[in-house]
Amino acid sequence: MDRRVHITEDTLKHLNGEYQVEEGDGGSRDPLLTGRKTYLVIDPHTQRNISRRPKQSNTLALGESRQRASVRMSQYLQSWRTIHPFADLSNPDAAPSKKPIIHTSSAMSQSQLSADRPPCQNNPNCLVVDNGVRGSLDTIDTAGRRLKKLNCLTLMFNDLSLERQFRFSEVKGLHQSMTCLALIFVTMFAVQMLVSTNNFEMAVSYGATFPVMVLLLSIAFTGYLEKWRPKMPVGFQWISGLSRGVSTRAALRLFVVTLCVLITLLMGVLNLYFLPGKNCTVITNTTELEGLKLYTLPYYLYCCLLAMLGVIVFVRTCLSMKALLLTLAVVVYLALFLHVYAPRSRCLIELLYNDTKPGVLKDPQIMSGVWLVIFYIICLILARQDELSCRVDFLLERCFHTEREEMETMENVNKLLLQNVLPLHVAACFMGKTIRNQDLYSQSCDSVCVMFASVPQFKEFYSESSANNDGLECLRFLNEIISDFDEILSKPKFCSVEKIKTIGSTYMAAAGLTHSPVEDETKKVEMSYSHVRSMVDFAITLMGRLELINTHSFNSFKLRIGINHGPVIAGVIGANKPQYDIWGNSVNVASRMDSTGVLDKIQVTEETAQMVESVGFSVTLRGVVNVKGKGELTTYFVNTDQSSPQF
Ligand SMILES: Nc1ncnc2c1ncn2[C@@H]1O[C@H](COP(=O)(O)OP(=O)(O)OP(=O)(O)O)[C@@H](O)[C@H]1O
Repeated sequence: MDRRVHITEDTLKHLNGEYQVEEGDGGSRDPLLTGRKTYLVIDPHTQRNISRRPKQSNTLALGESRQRASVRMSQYLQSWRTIHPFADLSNPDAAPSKKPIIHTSSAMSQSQLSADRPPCQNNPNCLVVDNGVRGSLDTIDTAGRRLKKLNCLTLMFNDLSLERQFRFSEVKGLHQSMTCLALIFVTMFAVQMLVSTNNFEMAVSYGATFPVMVLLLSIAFTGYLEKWRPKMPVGFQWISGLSRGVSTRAALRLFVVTLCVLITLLMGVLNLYFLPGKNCTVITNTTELEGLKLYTLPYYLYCCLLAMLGVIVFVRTCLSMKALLLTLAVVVYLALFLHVYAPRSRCLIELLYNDTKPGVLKDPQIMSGVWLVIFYIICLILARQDELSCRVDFLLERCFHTEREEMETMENVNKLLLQNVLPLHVAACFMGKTIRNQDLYSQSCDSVCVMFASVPQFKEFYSESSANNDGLECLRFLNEIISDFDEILSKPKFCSVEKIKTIGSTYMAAAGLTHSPVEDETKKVEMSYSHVRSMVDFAITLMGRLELINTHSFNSFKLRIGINHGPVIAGVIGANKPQYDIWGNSVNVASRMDSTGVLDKIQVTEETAQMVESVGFSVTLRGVVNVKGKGELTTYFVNTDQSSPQF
């Protein structure tokens, strides 16, 4: 009945007296309901004035909780604004911000969250964390948890395979570190050149080390300038290969870095060796002492400090190696400044302060030791911090990489699912970036051939008994038939045929939905003929396949098929459960061709029959059929005892 909910006695029992009902008298309206008690539910909204029933308090409590839930739900829905099918898929970037999710089970602990975000007890939006942010927080959290598994002394991952991956992962930006080192090297050279008097020794030492440094620098830079590799002279291309090896092979990289650093550390102090004044303590003549140029001594210390900086400019170089090099450097430097060159320092003090004691802060010998130790400690701390941040970066990169891979897999799965539910061209439309979320998909097609193929005997075949597992076996058989029909669709010759749906045991398909509109009229006509041909061919194949199923299952099912062609509107309806469908008079008539058809025959309208004949099939006049809503129509049967015509 209009605006009333009609229920059976069984349904009433499940309502637990929640609703008031009145006699339905279904038997008087539908013979199938004769002898069955039915009820009509009384709309509770029109019953406001009706006195409440005795179970008042209980019902009220239930009602209140129900109302609270519904209010919550409507608020939630309001926050969704309009729901559009596949909005997430068609516009993945926009989806997370539009469709908030309530953050319930984040791996992030509450304390961590509150530390990262402002307090927000009164702000309802605070409960909502969009997908993108949550993904990032989870990733950071995962990386953070892994970071806790580092050895606090060596900063190595406890997980050996992870450590190996870190060691062997590609290092980018080696050229930057090399540039820093080259700058340090050049600065040391400039300082020593300005203060040194031993020009020959300097020329020899730097003359020997400069080419090595230039070579190593060019190796680091060639990798950076990889895109120019093809333009390089063939003779130089090996440098590019070596450069690639340096950034990808840990051992080679370590060798190159160690070589560079050792050269720099050595050059920081090498020319000090040529500084005269070994026996300066015995010299009493001030002019002679001044001639030794001992004031250059602190400049060598600065060079040493600079050289120590050179150790830490290299990113992603094993911390223990850096610590080893720094320790080696500081031990050698300390030995030199505090022991080997101690007499020269004393002479310098004598020269600068005569016989007076200069105090600790002005004592070049003591201060060189202090500077070296301070620099050593600072360099160690910086090296440690660099190592730590590199490892964090590595972990984050790994997590993001895994996340990206998972997202890509999910996207592909979604794509596949979508392509299973919707025709390929429609799915592509929903996944494309150009379509706006507000636009629901619809398409007018001028000439589509529609087919309804039903198995009328299935109604009698279907029964629910313990012998056939409450009807499950019947459904299994129907599923077999429909699956076989679906399989036929995958044949290339039926690429223009699209399954629309199954309605009970009726298979509905259409040809000509996939093609984009063509301007050329003759082409249009040609295409509609080819759609009719494909559809009839498909229908005949379905009949053949059912025959095959019959022989295997000892059944005698026959198809009753109706085909019609004409304009249709195709579209996707529904929001949460979208479905692709077609509508129009042509579809209605096709359905009628099936419902008024004859078993094992394909019934078509007069216009379709003409097209069917033109594409090579023969037809037989059936006669005039009274079609509900359309009046009397002349229909034809397609002769199916012929093989598919060849073109
Ligand atoms: N997209 C569709 N999917 C499935 N069936 C369809 C579709 N469009 C039309 N039909 C079927 O075509 C038949 C004819 O439709 P029409 O609108 O002419 O008549 P109707 O008055 O709705 O018919 P009925 O009384 O049989 O429901 C209907 O049985 C309807 O189920």
